[in-house]
Amino acid sequence: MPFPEWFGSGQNEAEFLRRVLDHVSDCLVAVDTNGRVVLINAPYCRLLGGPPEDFIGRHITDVVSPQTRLHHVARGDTSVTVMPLEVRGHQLLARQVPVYQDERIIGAVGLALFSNMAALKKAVAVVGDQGRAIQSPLTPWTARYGLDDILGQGALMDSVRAAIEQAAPLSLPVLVQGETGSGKELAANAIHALSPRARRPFVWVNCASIPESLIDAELFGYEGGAFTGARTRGKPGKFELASGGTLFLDEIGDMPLNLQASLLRAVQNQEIVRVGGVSPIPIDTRVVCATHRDLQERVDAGQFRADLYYRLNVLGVHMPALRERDDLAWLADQLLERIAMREGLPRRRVPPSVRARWLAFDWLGNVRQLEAALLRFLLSGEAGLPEAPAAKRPQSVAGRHGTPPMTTLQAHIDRERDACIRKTLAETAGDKDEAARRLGISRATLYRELRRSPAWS
Ligand SMILES: Nc1ncnc2c1ncn2[C@@H]1O[C@H](COP(=O)(O)OP(=O)(O)OP(=O)(O)O)[C@@H](O)[C@H]1O
Repeated sequence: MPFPEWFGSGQNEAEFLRRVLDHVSDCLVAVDTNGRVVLINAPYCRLLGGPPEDFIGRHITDVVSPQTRLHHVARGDTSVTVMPLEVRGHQLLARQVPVYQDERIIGAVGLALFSNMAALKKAVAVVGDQGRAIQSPLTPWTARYGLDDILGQGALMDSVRAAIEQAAPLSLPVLVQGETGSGKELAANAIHALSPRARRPFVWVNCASIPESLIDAELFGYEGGAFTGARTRGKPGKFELASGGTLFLDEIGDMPLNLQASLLRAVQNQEIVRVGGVSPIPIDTRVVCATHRDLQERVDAGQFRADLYYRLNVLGVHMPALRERDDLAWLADQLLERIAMREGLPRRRVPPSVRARWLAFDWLGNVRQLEAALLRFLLSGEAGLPEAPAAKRPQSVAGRHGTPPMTTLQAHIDRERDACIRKTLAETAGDKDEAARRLGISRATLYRELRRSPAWS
């Protein structure tokens, strides 16, 4: 198979072919007429748990399974073309094809069509019944949410959806930012679900929840015996598992500084080296990251590499905090319906007093906190907000000095101010702009007051 002349002069054709075979997601192995392995691709090596050097030159029955007929096919002894094969506990459907040169068989190639028989049965059912191409994902790592799961009304949420739709078809990294509970994970899922990679794996990893010493192995995998306690066959990392699909790196702002360099290399070069491994493995992994931290601030503080930040922040999606949104009442109704259905609870009419409290609340935990309050409301009929802790008993300085204590006066002023804000917010049905106007203070001051007072937390 000659390469076309226009194909980059100076390209190493053998290297190009090796990379092509490594990028084929199916397992592929080729033997000579003696049944000795002459070529094996990266996915098969991963399945077998070793580098190619461990398998090249060995007899195929030692490497794959004694059941294989590939060496017979390579001698022209059998016409078996497709057979089930168990390899290292995986049920494969193997296709075995002789390789001819000048009408003489010079070897054979084995191709694992499916590394999961359940996936095959599902695929056959779809193709057989409906006579169409397979649409269902052939991976256990799938996105759980789509764009429709992101509820929101108005211009702000429309712009969030537009940003997601714009980013989805590309293969560039995306950085999703927003406060905790604002829907960053939903956005990451939706980006994958809308992308051409939708039927390939969507693999997620929470960078903040893995001990620092294990992050490398988790992301890049490890070779057998790479460290004490490592599996003897090694393990692919999340970058490899997500190849062809999307890797969602949640809490990327918590990634330790010393690991950021290898992350940058993986994203930039699209290849990884397993811990304890010697050769790079090509990947085709799109990265979507999320963080509730201000990454620019972390860059300025020297806690996050600027080069990684610029690499990841090519496309950005900002999930607004609930207090920035103006669709809270609508959102609460939608979520109430969903939660009632999911939990099998009876619907409840929302009394105006409860709705006013919801509208006035500061929702530091955003939609997650709102969902929790709505669930409590469905169960009890109460607003489901945390009770204001009892005002701290002022220290009895008066008792000692016989003068009116300042703390008591301050506590009194605070209580009066809270009552006034509460009343005004109730009157304006939670409209903070209007409340700030009536109180004669700026919106920012109102928010500061709401944050300061335990009555609103
Ligand atoms: N716009 C939305 N519509 C419907 N549900 C939402 C929306 N935003 C968030 N939620 C719900 O709120 C909860 C928290 O969302 P999610 O996990 O995506 O937030 P997050 O920003 O990733 O939070 P964290 O930073 O804490 O990981 C989930 O139950 C999610 O379904």
